[in-house]
Amino acid sequence: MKITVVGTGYVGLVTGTCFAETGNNVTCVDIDAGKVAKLAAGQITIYEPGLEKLFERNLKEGRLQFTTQLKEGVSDADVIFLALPTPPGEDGSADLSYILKVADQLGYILEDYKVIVDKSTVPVGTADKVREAIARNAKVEFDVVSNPEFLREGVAVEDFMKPDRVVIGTSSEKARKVMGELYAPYVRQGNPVIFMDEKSAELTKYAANSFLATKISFMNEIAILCERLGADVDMVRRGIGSDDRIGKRFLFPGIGYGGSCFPKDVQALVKSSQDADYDFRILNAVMDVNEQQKVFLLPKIEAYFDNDLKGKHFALWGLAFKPNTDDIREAPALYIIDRLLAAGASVSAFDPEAMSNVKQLIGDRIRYVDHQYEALENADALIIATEWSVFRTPDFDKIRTHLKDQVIFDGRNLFDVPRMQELGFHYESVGRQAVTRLNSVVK
Ligand SMILES: NC(=O)c1ccc[n+]([C@@H]2O[C@H](COP(=O)([O-])OP(=O)(O)OC[C@H]3O[C@@H](n4cnc5c(N)ncnc54)[C@H](O)[C@@H]3O)[C@@H](O)[C@H]2O)c1
Ligand SMILES: O=c1ccn([C@@H]2O[C@H](COP(=O)(O)OP(=O)(O)O[C@H]3O[C@H](CO)[C@@H](O)[C@H](O)[C@H]3O)[C@@H](O)[C@H]2O)c(=O)[nH]1
Repeated sequence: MKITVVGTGYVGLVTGTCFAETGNNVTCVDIDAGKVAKLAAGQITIYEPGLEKLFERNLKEGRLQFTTQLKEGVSDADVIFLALPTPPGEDGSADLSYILKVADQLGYILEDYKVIVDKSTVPVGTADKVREAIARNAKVEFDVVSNPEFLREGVAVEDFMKPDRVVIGTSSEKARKVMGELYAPYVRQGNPVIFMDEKSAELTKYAANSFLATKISFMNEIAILCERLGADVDMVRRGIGSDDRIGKRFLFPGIGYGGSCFPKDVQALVKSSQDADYDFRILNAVMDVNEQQKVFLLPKIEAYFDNDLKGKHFALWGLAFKPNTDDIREAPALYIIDRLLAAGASVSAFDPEAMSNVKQLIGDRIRYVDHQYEALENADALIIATEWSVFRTPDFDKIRTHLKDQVIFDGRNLFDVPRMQELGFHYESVGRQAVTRLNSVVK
């Protein structure tokens, strides 16, 4: 099939590359001329494990093209995917201006029947708005379909190639047939294409992200309770997760959910609810808990240093909002940095992929180092904000020799508490009992 993907950011690039991988002819359109030039020259613009190989192969074999010209890009397409940004507007609702602008342009451009697909995360009713915007100027027949994307950054290729499910919202038989054929190669046995109406498909995406965010905030509150009552959240997590009705995944407490999706999508669903005259109480609590959780380690750090962080120096491992990505949107590490700097402390940070993005955002307010152990030099404590696998099995002797004081605040529960006790670290994590250094003065 001939496919056009409009918007070649995270979702657009993964979508385009994966559709090319199953033999489709894909044209990616983006208004960012610099990005298009890089991609056309074979330079990938995002860090996503496994994507580069597919991207290079499909580019070389001529199944992937890039352009800044919408008209040229869509002319012979059967299906046009809109993978455009939907950032939060001032009131928290999803900003649809990128999508509606392109929809308006499509109305002038279309010369024959096309299926136009909302791939972006958009509020209920957007397919109707896109249809209206195109129809204002269109002289040909077209269909608008809602096909939300569920990929996770870091495992995006796997999520796209072997999706748990594909959701397709359409009331058109013709579009349904086209979309069913397109996705046939991706759907594993038992992992279905679920056809529904457009509005249900749009709401499915927000409901999925909001439900997962709810699981995380719930576990973060259980973790708080564990600390207060003397229980261990790792045990509680295993205890409840082995019940199939609850499930093992997305039960890991930590320093809050971040990234480009959960924060904005939970907020947008709350706003949609308000617009529908409904107060979505659970989601308001989910957001409140997450705000508090992003800086969960701060009171522990302050208490350890007698509420005086002035002149203290911290090593920070992890800047990305989660491992295997260079994405720092809504990364908890950024909130921790802000609070430490505001209290007069300084920070040396290491992240395997996200340092240049942080540098672009906050410049030299912190020091960036080339190796995880270099960050520890002269540091009063180590803070862990992202669970990159290189941080999971560190050389504890090196930590001991480089750190000024043997203190670790772990926002991702990477280490075994009894082991840290044996090693003599002052170790604090999330929802487990703190280990106070054996020979330390009780503070
Ligand atoms: N990032 C994710 O993991 C993820 C996963 C699922 C769904 N989503 C949703 O998908 C959508 C896109 O997210 P993203 O992370 O890929 O965004 P992004 O910001 O990475 O990419 C958007 C791209 O659109 C381009 N663009 C903007 N206006 C354009 C125009 N008029 N014509 C052509 N290109 C234009 C931008 O230059 C950019 O390259 C959002 O609605 C998001 O919520 C994101
Ligand atoms: O048990 C868990 C699982 C995740 N997280 C945090 O939750 C956030 C989101 O993680 P994840 O879902 O893995 O990353 P995203 O790439 O943002 O993917 C989410 O958002 C995408 C965009 O909408 C959807 O497509 C995906 O299905 C959905 O998982 C991160 O900050 C994680 O650290 C936890 O704190 N505990």
